[in-house]
Amino acid sequence: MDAPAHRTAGGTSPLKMTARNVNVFYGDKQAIKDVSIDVDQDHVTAFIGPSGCGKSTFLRTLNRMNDTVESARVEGDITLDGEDIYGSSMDVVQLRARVGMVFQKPNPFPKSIYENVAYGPRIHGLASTKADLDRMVEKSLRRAGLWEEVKDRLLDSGTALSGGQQQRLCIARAIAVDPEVILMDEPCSALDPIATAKIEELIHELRGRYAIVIVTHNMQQAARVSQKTAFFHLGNLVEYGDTSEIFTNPRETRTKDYITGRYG
Ligand SMILES: Nc1ncnc2c1ncn2[C@@H]1O[C@H](COP(=O)(O)OP(=O)(O)OP(=O)(O)O)[C@@H](O)[C@H]1O
Repeated sequence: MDAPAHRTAGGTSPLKMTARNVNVFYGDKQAIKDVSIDVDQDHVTAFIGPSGCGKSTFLRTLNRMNDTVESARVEGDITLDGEDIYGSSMDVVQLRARVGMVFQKPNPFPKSIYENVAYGPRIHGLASTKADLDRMVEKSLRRAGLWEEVKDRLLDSGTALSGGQQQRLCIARAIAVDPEVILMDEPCSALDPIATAKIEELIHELRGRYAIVIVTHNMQQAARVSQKTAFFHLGNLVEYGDTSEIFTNPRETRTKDYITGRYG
């Protein structure tokens, strides 16, 4: 295989996912153009770029969420631990457990806090006893930094929590099925600054345990939470590298113009 154009040189973190020459179309319209990128195991990777540049579209190719959009068509190769995620032997339900997703707007199920987290382990048959399930729920809520706030009201509705708590509940729900990668699509855009700070802190704590990819409009957030940054523009991956380099010494004029606020 040819060396991908945007691969990070000399990385020390093992590769979790790779994308090679990925194109995405909605009908005739091409939203992603020949994107090649590696997602590192131990790093948080941020996708930045102006509105409509394809960040979310590309993120959704990583767990085949675009399969749910009728007009969407994906070309190219994407692997998880070397396995082709678009291959005929890939079980999409399993894939989405391995590559979990957290959305822009917190979307807990209209069920109890406990049930929101227990749902995944239950449908994937991960717990053999009720005590097992209880342990998984507690562990996931602890990892999502929510346990102390909800441990006395696990049977209350998840939708009754504050927006920031709901988002941490959604992260606990993703964690509960023991994912390898967590995709976050602007997870803080509906949250206030305090709730945002908590999610950012959580991302720091989760790093290393899960490969994390986050789409964000907020460049300060990308600089704070990520070690790798990918800058997209008009469906192209313009530049990908260490976050510190991208923000202090970008190679491409388009990246520089974007991070200095000249457009976007
Ligand atoms: N379901 C869809 N059907 C048709 N076109 C779509 C669909 N979803 C996205 N697009 C188009 O694909 C392009 C990329 O959109 P996408 O949402 O991936 O960009 P983005 O960078 O995440 O934008 P934003 O930051 O505004 O969320 C845009 O031109 C958008 O209009």
